[in-house]
Amino acid sequence: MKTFDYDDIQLIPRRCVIESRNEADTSVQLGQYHFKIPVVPANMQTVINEEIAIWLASHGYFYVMHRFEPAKREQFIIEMHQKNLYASISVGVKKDEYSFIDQLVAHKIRPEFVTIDIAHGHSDSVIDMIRHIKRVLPHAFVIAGNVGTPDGVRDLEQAGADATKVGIGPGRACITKIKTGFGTGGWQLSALEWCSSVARKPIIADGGIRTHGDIAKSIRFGATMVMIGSMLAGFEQSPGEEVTTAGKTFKEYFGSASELQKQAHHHIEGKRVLIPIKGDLYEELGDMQEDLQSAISYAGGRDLNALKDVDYVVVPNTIYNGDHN
Ligand SMILES: NC(=O)C1=CN([C@@H]2O[C@H](COP(=O)(O)OP(=O)(O)OC[C@H]3O[C@@H](n4cnc5c(N)ncnc54)[C@H](OP(=O)(O)O)[C@@H]3O)[C@@H](O)[C@H]2O)C=CC1
Ligand SMILES: Nc1nc2c(ncn2[C@@H]2O[C@H](COP(=O)(O)O)[C@@H](O)[C@H]2O)c(=O)[nH]1
Repeated sequence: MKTFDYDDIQLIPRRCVIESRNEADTSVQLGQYHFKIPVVPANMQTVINEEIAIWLASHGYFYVMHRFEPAKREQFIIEMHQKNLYASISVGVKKDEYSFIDQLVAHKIRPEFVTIDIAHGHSDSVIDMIRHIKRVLPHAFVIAGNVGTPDGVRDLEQAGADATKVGIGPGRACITKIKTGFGTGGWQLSALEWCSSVARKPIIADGGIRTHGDIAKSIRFGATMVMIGSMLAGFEQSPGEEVTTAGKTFKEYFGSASELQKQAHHHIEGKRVLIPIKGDLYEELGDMQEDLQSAISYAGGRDLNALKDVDYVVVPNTIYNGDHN
C-alpha cells in the first residue's frame, strides 16, 4: 500500500464563491448535536478537566471527559445536566466499568455521549462493551476505538458504535510504535483514508494533528471530526502541571498509557512531554475556526463538505519544503 501522512499532502485550491471567510460554515453534526468546529480535545488528563468541559459544552464545542478519575464520573454527568449541558464521558472495558454503567442506569443518569477507548480497540472486549451500552443506554451516542483498519471500523460499527476513532500510535506522547512495532504513526492520514473507505458512520481521526491545516486534510481524507491532544495542551487553562526549567515555563502532557498516568510499570505505551506554555486555549479554538473558514474558501465552498472532494498532491514533507528556519 502507498502511504502518506499529513506533511506529505497539500490540498489544491478551487475558485472561491464567498465574499468573506466569515460566511464559511465550520459546523459539524454528531448524533443529535451540532458543534462549532470538527475538533474535540483528547480525553486525556492533561488536556481536559471539568472546567474546560463546561466551557466547551456551553460555547458550542464538543468535548469528551477523560476516564482517569472514575469515581467522579457520575457526579460529573449530574452537574452537566443541572447546567442544561450535554454530558460526554469515557469508559474502559474492565469489569468495574460494567458496574459503573449499570449504576448509571439504576440511578436513571443518562450521558448523551459515551466514548469507549482502549489501546487496541479492535477487540472482543470493546465489541462487548458497545453492545452492553447500546442495550442499557440505547440513546447514548457511542464512540469506540481506537482502530487502524477497515476491519476494525466495520466490526465496531456492526456492534453498534455510532462513530469510530481511528489512530493507533500517531500521538505525540505515544511510544506504541517503538514498543510494539505496530500502528498508524507516520501514515495516519492514509490509514484514515483506508478506514473511511468502508465507514458508514462518522470517523474521528485521533492523533498526529500538528497544524491547523491538518484538520482540513483529515476531513479531506474521511474524518468527520479530529481528536487533538498535544496541540490543545500546554495552555493557561490546561490541567497539566506547570514545570519551570532553565527559566522557561512548560506544562506537562503525558500519555494515558504512560507510567505517570498508570502509576504502575505495566504495558507502558506512553511518555511525558513538556510543552512550552502557549496562552489562551479558547482563543486557540477561535483561531482554528478562522483557519478552517479559510480552508473552506480555498476549497471553493461554503461549508466543510467542500473539503471532502478537493484535489490534492503528494509531495513528501511538502509543508517544510524551503521553510526551515
Ligand atoms: N491511540 C493509541 O494509539 C493508544 C492509546 N492509548 C490510550 O491509553 C489509555 C489506556 O489504554 P489501555 O491500556 O488499553 O486501557 P486499560 O488499561 O483500561 O486497558 C483496557 C483493557 O484492555 C486490555 N488491553 C489493553 N491493551 C491490550 C492489547 N494490546 N491486547 C489485548 N488487551 C489489551 C487490558 O488488559 P491488560 O492491561 O491486562 O492487557 C484491559 O483489560 C486509553 O485511553 C487509550 O486510548 C494507549 C495506547 C495506544
Ligand atoms: N500510544 C499512545 N497513544 C496515546 C497515549 N495517550 C494518548 N494517546 C493517543 O494520542 C492522542 C493524541 O495525540 P496528539 O498527537 O494529538 O498528541 C490521544 O487522543 C490518544 O488517542 C499513550 O499513552 N500511548
